[in-house]
Amino acid sequence: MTAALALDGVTKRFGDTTAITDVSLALGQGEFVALLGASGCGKSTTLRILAGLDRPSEGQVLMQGRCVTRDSAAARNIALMFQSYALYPHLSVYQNIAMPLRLRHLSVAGRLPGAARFSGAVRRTREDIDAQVRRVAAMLRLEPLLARKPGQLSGGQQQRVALARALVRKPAAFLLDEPLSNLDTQLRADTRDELRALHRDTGHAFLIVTHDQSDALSMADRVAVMIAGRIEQIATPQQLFHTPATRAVAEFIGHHRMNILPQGPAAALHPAGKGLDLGVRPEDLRLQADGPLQAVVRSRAFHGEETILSLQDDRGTALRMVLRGGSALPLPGDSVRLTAPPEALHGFDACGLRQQVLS
Ligand SMILES: Nc1ncnc2c1ncn2[C@@H]1O[C@H](COP(=O)(O)OP(=O)(O)OP(=O)(O)O)[C@@H](O)[C@H]1O
Repeated sequence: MTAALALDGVTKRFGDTTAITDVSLALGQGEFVALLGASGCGKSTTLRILAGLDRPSEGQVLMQGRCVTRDSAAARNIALMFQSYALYPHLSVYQNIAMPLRLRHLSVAGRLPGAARFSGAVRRTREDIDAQVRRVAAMLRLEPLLARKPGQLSGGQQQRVALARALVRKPAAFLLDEPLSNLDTQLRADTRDELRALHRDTGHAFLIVTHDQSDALSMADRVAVMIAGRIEQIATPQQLFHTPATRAVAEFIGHHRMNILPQGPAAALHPAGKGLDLGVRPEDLRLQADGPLQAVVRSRAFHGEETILSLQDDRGTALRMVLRGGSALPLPGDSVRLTAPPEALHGFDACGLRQQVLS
């Protein structure tokens, strides 16, 4: 199927700085993709090139298979929602949502008060705009707020207005830059659900940019992990977590950073560790009296439903493990033995590429 929007081998340089290198990324029709990476890795640059706000130094931008690399942002009909909502403070919610349609479909004269009295065409256009504003407002539960100014809204409500304003144009694709970053925990969870529902209801292709892996993994059909200007892996959230393609992705994805035992010493855990670095998630390590790995507890931190142990194995490698349940937890200074099921081990070669660990 032809992608709604795609980058093909895109590199972007700003003087001596290469912001992104050879990025290829396809957003399928109706697909929800997250671009995930740490601050400064090149996410916003990628988004700006997709939207047409910046030109690539090399490579192409494609919409429905057609090259739009040189087309302006306006010609692409892509909705872009930035981190700061940038609503017009002096206009009502209704006027904010209507603005993109008024700018596109009404002439300067047609936008003047009273113009509809003199022209049937202007009246019909305004009625059409009104219907579209009300449709989107209903979808985002903004109807009771249409007369308010942005200053009279909560952060979450302002964000819904910004979403409505982006959606009303019926865009070919919908790009959101850190859409949840200004929201508190509860509102963030609600807005994630709302964005998923919105995606389902509109059927648009969505791309969100985020540094928050929970946002990416919980919402997107596929996640593109970007590290230092390159896309390391594009996969479903489950694949990224269970079969990371590189050591860098393995260490990036997951609530607790994956432990990596260097090859050689890793053989204590599994014979494959003779030739591979072995990764094991802190939640997959187990205490076992005759476990193959010996370690000393350095510190212990209680986090409610889980306790995190910081340990050091007998070769000096720092390890972390997550224990759930409160029974007989080891204390700092205790010597413990650890194990991990073979299926929970991730093998990486010297280049950091995933290799199979056979049990
Ligand atoms: N206009 C510019 N001129 C020079 N360097 C730039 C410019 N825009 C971005 N960069 C550099 O390119 C790299 C990627 O920046 P970008 O803003 O795309 O990262 P990001 O992942 O979106 O970061 P953040 O999450 O902090 O917004 C950074 O090193 C940045 O300093």
